[in-house]
Amino acid sequence: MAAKIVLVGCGNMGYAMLAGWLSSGKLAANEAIVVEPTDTLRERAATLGVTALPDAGAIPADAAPRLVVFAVKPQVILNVVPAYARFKASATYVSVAAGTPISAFEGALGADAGIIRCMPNTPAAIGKGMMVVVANDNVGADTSDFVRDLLSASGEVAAIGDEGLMDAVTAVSGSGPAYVFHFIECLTAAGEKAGLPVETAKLLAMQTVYGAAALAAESREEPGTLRQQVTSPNGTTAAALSVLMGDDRLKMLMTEAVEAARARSVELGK
Ligand SMILES: NC(=O)C1=CN([C@@H]2O[C@H](COP(=O)(O)OP(=O)(O)OC[C@H]3O[C@@H](n4cnc5c(N)ncnc54)[C@H](O)[C@@H]3O)[C@@H](O)[C@H]2O)C=CC1
Ligand SMILES: O=C(O)[C@@H]1CCC=N1
Repeated sequence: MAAKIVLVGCGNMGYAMLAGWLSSGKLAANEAIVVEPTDTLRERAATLGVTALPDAGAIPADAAPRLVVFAVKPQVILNVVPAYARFKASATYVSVAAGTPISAFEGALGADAGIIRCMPNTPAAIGKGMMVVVANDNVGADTSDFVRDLLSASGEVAAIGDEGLMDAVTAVSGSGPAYVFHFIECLTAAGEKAGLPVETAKLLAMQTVYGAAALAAESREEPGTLRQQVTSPNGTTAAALSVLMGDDRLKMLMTEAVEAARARSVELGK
């Protein structure tokens, strides 16, 4: 059985990417093999029509995948990788693990293995992700183009030359959706406190974040200009922004949060 892709780990991130690839049509279900030891998650993957197996040993000998994509936790990834070394003749290896450097994969698979480190985020599930990639020198132009095209089904793709920046990337776009979801939770709670029914507060918070993000992405104006367009002199927005922006409060908080994530990514790579 020939497979284009073996996806190792189909939890939150693996499933989000797989769902995006399949729904875009860039990958057909019969071109993917998923390896996932957790029964419920393996069954969830199988509902997408892919072959879902419990371990690497169950992959047919003639699979010859073009890519092996690791979406398992950084804490276990280097124990998982060796079982896939047998695909080195056909495959380039892609890891989405936070922290784990390319050199660690070269150590496990050999210095001649093609390795791509990718930092995705969960909006990939609906084609709105941010995927940042960095590759070692063994990855040729054809494979880079193939991976870029596949990842483009999941959203924006950016390549960086300096792997050292991946910890910062992880802290901004990899973890970033969680910051925005928490912002929605906080805006909802604040709306409820201001007297709105919770469902109304949630709708208002969600649609506001959605609309503002879309406007920022589609407009030619800078986010700061768009902010000023909402802010009438001495109006309601100015009153709120004096709370958020006074003493650079939100900026300091975001800087602290991103630095905590970046430092943790560095730690996970050790
Ligand atoms: N969740 C997110 O938003 C993002 C996660 N990542 C990275 O993605 C990776 C996975 O994270 P999540 O999906 O959040 O974790 P998760 O825990 O939801 O998924 C990991 C999956 O790997 C499976 N697994 C464990 N051992 C395995 C093995 N030997 N073979 C195959 N599968 C195995 C687990 O059963 C689990 O379903 C991590 O390395 C993380 O750093 C990167 C960007 C964003
Ligand atoms: O929290 C984590 O460690 C992973 C990496 C980026 C998003 N989730």
